[in-house]
Amino acid sequence: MASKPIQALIEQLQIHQSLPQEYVQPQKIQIQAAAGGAQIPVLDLSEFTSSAAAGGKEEFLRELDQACREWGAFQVINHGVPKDILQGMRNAAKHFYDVPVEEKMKYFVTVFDGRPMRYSTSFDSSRDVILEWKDVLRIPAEASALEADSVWPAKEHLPRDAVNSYGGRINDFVSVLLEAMTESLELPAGYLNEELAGRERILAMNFYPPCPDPNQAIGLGAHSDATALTVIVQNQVNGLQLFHKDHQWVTVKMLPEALLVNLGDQLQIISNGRYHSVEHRAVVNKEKLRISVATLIGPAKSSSIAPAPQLVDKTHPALYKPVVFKDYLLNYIKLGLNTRGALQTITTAKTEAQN
Ligand SMILES: O=C(O)CCC(=O)C(=O)O
Ligand SMILES: [Fe+2]
Repeated sequence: MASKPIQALIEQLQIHQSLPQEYVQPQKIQIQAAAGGAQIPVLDLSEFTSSAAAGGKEEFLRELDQACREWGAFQVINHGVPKDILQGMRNAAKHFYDVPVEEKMKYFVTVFDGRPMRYSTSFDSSRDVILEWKDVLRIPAEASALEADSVWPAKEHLPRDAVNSYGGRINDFVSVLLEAMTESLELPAGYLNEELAGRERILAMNFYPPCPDPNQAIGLGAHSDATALTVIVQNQVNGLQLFHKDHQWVTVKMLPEALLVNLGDQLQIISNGRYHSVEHRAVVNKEKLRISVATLIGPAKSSSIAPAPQLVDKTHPALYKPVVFKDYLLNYIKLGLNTRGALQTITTAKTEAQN
């Protein structure tokens, strides 16, 4: 149980030399034991979008397909989101972090009750027995001037234009990417964008302050995202690790202006397991504040999600039962991190027999 942000804790500790006991992870999770060499695929989106790139489009789709099958994640360059908009978002997140903790306490919540704005710590600090070394601000990814007053922090605490510009451009990027994935899955044009019509878009600004003992604490425990896909930018400090079946935990070396894309559970369901959601976690370090900004993109809450009929046949039976996204989310939150429990609750008897 945590009653305050880590930021408040480290200010109180002043000389924070030892890690408080409630942040010490069990040894078995081997926090820093990440494989060195492997690197996740880097895709050049201009090969898909530019008509000048003759032959590039087929190659792009092949690489995209491979990345989604093998890793469930990739970095994208030439993604069309201008550098100053990326930097504006990074600055906006840092701006919020730099607001004195006492001023931010009015936003701080410990319960997980579905409210649109959540400034909190750990995953579910009302239940977590071992806490994560992380504070997070979660808000809707875009908001009109009218809405913003009730679902975003005050203007002086979070620069609104920067967040809205970023939210809009990432949404455009996602539309293009979903169209590319629709092609790589050989689905009818527009399929994934229609499945994600009226999509839920949450911006999670994750703050991982320097940690006195990064070998014993974790920033964010292993999980796959419940949503369809997640787009991440960070402040030049690495810490995200992805799980790959051959290489185990791989630390992502983020290219400075790239966008990182993680596939979430809903794409695993829609693609009937052709693509898979990626298990990932965030480690911390002793020297530097790490900020990551994740845009979590899911179907509309009321959408029913199921394997695309075009990807189901005799040799590929449906691996998942249809599920309303809202119900999936509730179950995911109930089960907590470090499980693949939510996906398991909707697997069909066929999947279980295969495993
Ligand atoms: O900090 C990161 O890079 C990962 C964030 C993340 O996985 C999430 O917000 O779901
Ligand atoms: Fe995540």
